[in-house]
Amino acid sequence: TQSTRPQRLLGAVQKNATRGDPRSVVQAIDQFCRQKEWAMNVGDEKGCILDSVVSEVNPATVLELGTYCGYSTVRIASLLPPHAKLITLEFNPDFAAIARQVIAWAGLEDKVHLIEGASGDWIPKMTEQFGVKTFDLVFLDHWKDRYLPDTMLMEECGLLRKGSILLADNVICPGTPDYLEYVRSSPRYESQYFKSHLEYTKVEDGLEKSVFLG
Ligand SMILES: Nc1ncnc2c1ncn2CCCCCNC(=O)c1cc(-c2ccc(F)cc2)cc(O)c1O
Ligand SMILES: [Mg+2]
Repeated sequence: TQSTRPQRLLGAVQKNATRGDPRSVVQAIDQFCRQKEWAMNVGDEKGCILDSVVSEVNPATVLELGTYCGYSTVRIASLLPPHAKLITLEFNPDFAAIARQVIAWAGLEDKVHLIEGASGDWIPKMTEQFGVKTFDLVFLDHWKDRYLPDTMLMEECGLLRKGSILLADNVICPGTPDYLEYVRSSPRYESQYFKSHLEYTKVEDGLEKSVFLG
């Protein structure tokens, strides 16, 4: 039977990356996506911006919406301080199964909680299920039409505190116009656009970093 693209991506990690070495896992995925098959990882150019925001925030609690194969999960988790927690939500069980193995290959399973399910269902359960009061950093990389409703839901559930950072992928391509309008016009957010390119292409894309002002 035919393999899927995520399965082929995992194969490239297992073939070319060193167990327990997150940088080599990131490198193996980027090489696979440049040389063999495009895949919707945040990629290395936007990934460096993600790394700098994670390092600056030095978060104790991180929520990632949309795990896919775990590329950004590995980038974030490899930069977290000890005892920090990254919760990542993936809707697609096939993607989740691959991501678990990519995260394990990087040796980061102890820092990551991968949950299979829809963001709209799980955001209201974060506190009761995981004892998380607020998130220091949220990385939005799931359905582009869920960025705004899920941000409003996180506000309603009290999951954001003064200074919480939202970092959103793909605000240009595929684009998240309603989310951008909201975080750029709301007095409750201070937003900044980081211009970049769609992963592995020359097409414009970027990350929007928004600080929740409380
Ligand atoms: N926990 C949850 N709750 C709700 N939905 C959930 C979820 N977990 C997952 N999903 C479902 C997300 C499915 C993947 C989302 N990402 C994308 O759709 C995406 C697409 C492109 C792209 C750009 C240009 C093209 F020509 C083609 C594709 C690039 C990207 O960087 C993308 O992140
Ligand atoms: Mg993305």
